[in-house]
Amino acid sequence: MTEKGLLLVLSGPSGVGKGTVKSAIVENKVFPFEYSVSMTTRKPRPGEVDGQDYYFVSEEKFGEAIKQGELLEYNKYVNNYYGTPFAPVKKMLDEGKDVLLEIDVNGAKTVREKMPDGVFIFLTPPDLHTLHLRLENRGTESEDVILGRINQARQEILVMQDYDYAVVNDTVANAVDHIKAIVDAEHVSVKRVIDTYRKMVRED
Ligand SMILES: Nc1ncnc2c1ncn2[C@@H]1O[C@H](COP(=O)(O)OP(=O)(O)OP(=O)(O)O)[C@@H](O)[C@H]1O
Ligand SMILES: Nc1nc2c(ncn2[C@@H]2O[C@H](COP(=O)(O)O)[C@@H](O)[C@H]2O)c(=O)[nH]1
Repeated sequence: MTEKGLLLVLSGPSGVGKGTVKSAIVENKVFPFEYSVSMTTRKPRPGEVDGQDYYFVSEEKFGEAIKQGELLEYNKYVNNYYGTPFAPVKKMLDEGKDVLLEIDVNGAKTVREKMPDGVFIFLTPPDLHTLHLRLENRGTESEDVILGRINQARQEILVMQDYDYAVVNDTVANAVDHIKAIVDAEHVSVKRVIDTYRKMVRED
């Protein structure tokens, strides 16, 4: 029997650096994982690729996916819908692959309810001023949208207590090191390996 993969949920305010940290893990081959590509009604930013960064869909198509029960979770974030297609996540976990979801805190709350065995990591900025600067420097949102995201961040930081781990993204290298340590530890956590040992004892 293949041991199931770990479901890694990386969440935190917009602009904290979730995408940057994820890319650093991939580029430096820090540990292997499959990325769950979300569906969104947001328009692609320059350079974003459909099917790789997101599945970019109309509101109608998104509504259809909700109706058909295809999404593990979804949320309206500021002005757009975002959701996690469930079938690919389940398939990859069943194949023993670790799967990373990069989603907002409301989505993470739903995943926590549905898949409590996941590993929930909250990526936090050193402070809100730094978060604001990061969003401004990224240059992908208008000042209005940035202010909406900062307001949302104030609420989001308050739900950190629902997570297993908090990682400060002061430098990307530090955040990556901490996430690697968490993943390594979770791979040998008793709650994860206990079934293998129970089976060993039964078959002895
Ligand atoms: N540790 C860091 N130090 C300085 N800048 C950073 C750091 N991490 C990320 N950034 C920068 O902050 C900006 C936001 O990062 P990123 O797009 O990865 O955030 P995000 O959490 O994925 O955002 P969203 O949730 O909106 O997709 C980017 O311009 C990125 O280069
Ligand atoms: N609940 C979900 N949130 C998601 C998903 N995919 C991304 N996100 C989060 O939305 C905001 C905005 O993202 P952006 O790409 O427009 O900057 C950010 O916090 C993402 O983490 C999802 O499938 N479900």
